[in-house]
Amino acid sequence: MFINGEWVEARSGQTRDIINPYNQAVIAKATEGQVADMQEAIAAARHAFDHGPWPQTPATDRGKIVQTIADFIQRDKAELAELESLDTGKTLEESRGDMDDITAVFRYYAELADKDGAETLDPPIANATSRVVREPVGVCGQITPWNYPLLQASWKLAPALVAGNTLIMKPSEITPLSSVKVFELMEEAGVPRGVVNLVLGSGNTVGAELSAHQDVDLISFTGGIETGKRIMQAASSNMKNIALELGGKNPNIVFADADFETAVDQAMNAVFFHAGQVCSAGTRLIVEESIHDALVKELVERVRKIKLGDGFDETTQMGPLISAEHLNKVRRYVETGRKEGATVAVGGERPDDPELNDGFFYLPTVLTDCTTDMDVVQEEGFGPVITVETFSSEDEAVKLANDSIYGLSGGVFTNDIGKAERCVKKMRMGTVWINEVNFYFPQAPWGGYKQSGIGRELGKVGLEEYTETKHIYQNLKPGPVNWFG
Ligand SMILES: NC(=O)c1ccc[n+]([C@@H]2O[C@H](COP(=O)([O-])OP(=O)(O)OC[C@H]3O[C@@H](n4cnc5c(N)ncnc54)[C@H](O)[C@@H]3O)[C@@H](O)[C@H]2O)c1
Ligand SMILES: C[N+](C)(C)CC=O
Repeated sequence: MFINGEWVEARSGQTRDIINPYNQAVIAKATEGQVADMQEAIAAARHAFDHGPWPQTPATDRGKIVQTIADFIQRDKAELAELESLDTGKTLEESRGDMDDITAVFRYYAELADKDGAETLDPPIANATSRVVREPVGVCGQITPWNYPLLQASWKLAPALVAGNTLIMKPSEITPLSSVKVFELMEEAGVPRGVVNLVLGSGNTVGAELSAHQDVDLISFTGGIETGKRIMQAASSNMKNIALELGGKNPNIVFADADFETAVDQAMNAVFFHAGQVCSAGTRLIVEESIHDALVKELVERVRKIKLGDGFDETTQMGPLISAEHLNKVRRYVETGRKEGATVAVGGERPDDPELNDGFFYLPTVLTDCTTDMDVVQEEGFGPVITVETFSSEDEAVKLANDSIYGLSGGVFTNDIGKAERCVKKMRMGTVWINEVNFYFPQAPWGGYKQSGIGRELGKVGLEEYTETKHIYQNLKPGPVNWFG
C-alpha cells in the first residue's frame, strides 16, 4: 500500500491471495489493509490537503505532472496490460486497448487543468465585482470495481489530481495489481507526499471506513447498486459529496430496417465482450418481431464459434468470469431464466473443453422467449448472457427499453434516422448509441439515470465533480448602509 509517500504492508501483517481466473494460480500475495491502515491514509491525505503544496500548486504545473503520468503509462503499457489480464482474465488485446484509453484520460485532464478560468458576473448593484471560481473539494475517497480496474481508477485519479485534491484509492480486493503499479508511476512522476494514497483490503472494512470517515469530503464509487446504497448511507454522516457509477441492464433495440450484418455483429460485441462483465453490456436485445427468427438463428450460429480461452493466447476471443463466486451467480441467473420460461438457444452451461476446466468459464448464452416481467430481464447478471424480447411498434420498443430500474446506456439500430432520434430522445439513459454499442471516450460524460448512479465521470463535468464552486463578491465603494440607523 502507498500511504503518505511510503510503500507499507498492512499493520496486521495479513495478506490475500490474488488469483488468475483463467487457471486459479496464485499470481500475487497482496497485503490486506484494515481500518487502522485506512485511518492513517485518510490522516495523510487530510494533512496534505490542509498543509501541503498540492492545492496551491498552479494548475498548469499539476497538469504537467498528470501529463507525465500519462507518458509513464504508455512507457509501461505492456507490463500494465499483462497485470490487468492476469488479474481479470480479459484478453491481452483488450487490456492493451484499456491502457491506451487510460492514457487518453490522463492526457485529456492534464490539458484541461488550466483551462477553467473564473467566470465574471455583472452584479445587480454599482461599484461591485463578482466572480465565480472553482476550488478543489478536499480529501477524496475513491473506490473501484474489478471488471475495469485501472480504467475506472483513471476516471477518478486524473480529474481529482488536476483539480488539486488529495485522495485515497481503494481498488477491488481481487484485482489490485495494476493500481499498485500506477501508484508507483505517480510517485515517479513527482506527485507530492500524501497527495495520493492507496489502501488495499475488503469493502466491508477499509471501504466502509473510507465512506464513513468524517475527514473525507467526497466519495466517488464505481460498483454494484447494493454497495452504492450502503456507501450513500455511510457518506451521509458528514454530508460528503458523492459520485456513484453503478450497474446497468442495457437495452439494445434492433429495428427490421437496420443493417442486418451490423446489428448481429454489434449485438454480440454488446454482450460477449469481456464475458459480459461490463456495466454497459447490451444484455437486453429488443428485436422487431419480423426479423426475430432470422436474427436469432444468425446470432446462435456465430455465438457457437466464439473462442474461449487464456487471455494471453492471441486467438482467444472471450476469457473467463472473474471468480468462482461470480460463476455461480451467473449459473443461478440462467437457471432462474429457465424456470421463468426462457429458452436456452445456445450456451446455458460451462464449456466441456478439459483445457478450460480450471478457469471460471461460462459459455456465451442466448435466452429467447423472454418477457420484461422476468427476473432474468430485470436483474444485472454481469455475465455472457443475452435475453431476447420482441416488439411490433416504435412505442413498444421504447417502452420495453425503459422498463428497468437502471438507466446507464442503450443502443438503437435502424437506418431511419428520424426513428432513431425519436427513440433516443425518449430513452431514459445516460448514454445512448445509434448504430453503435459500448463506445466511450474521455470528452464524453459517462453516468447513469435512475438507479444506475449519481453524477458523471469523464468530460468537463467529470472534472467539475472534483471541485467546489465559490462565489466571490467585492464591494468597491464600502460604506455604512445604516440599516439599523
Ligand atoms: N457505471 C459504471 O461506469 C460501472 C463501471 C464498472 C462497473 N460497474 C458496476 O460494478 C459492478 C461490478 O463490480 P464489483 O462486483 O466490484 O462491485 P462491488 O459493489 O461488489 O464492489 C466495488 C467496490 O466496492 C467495494 N465495497 C464493497 N462493499 C463495500 C462497502 N460496504 N463500503 C465501501 N466499499 C465497498 C469493493 O471492495 C470494491 O472495491 C457491476 O454492478 C457493474 O455494473 C459500473
Ligand atoms: C464504463 N466501462 C464501459 C468502461 C466499463 C463498465 O463496466
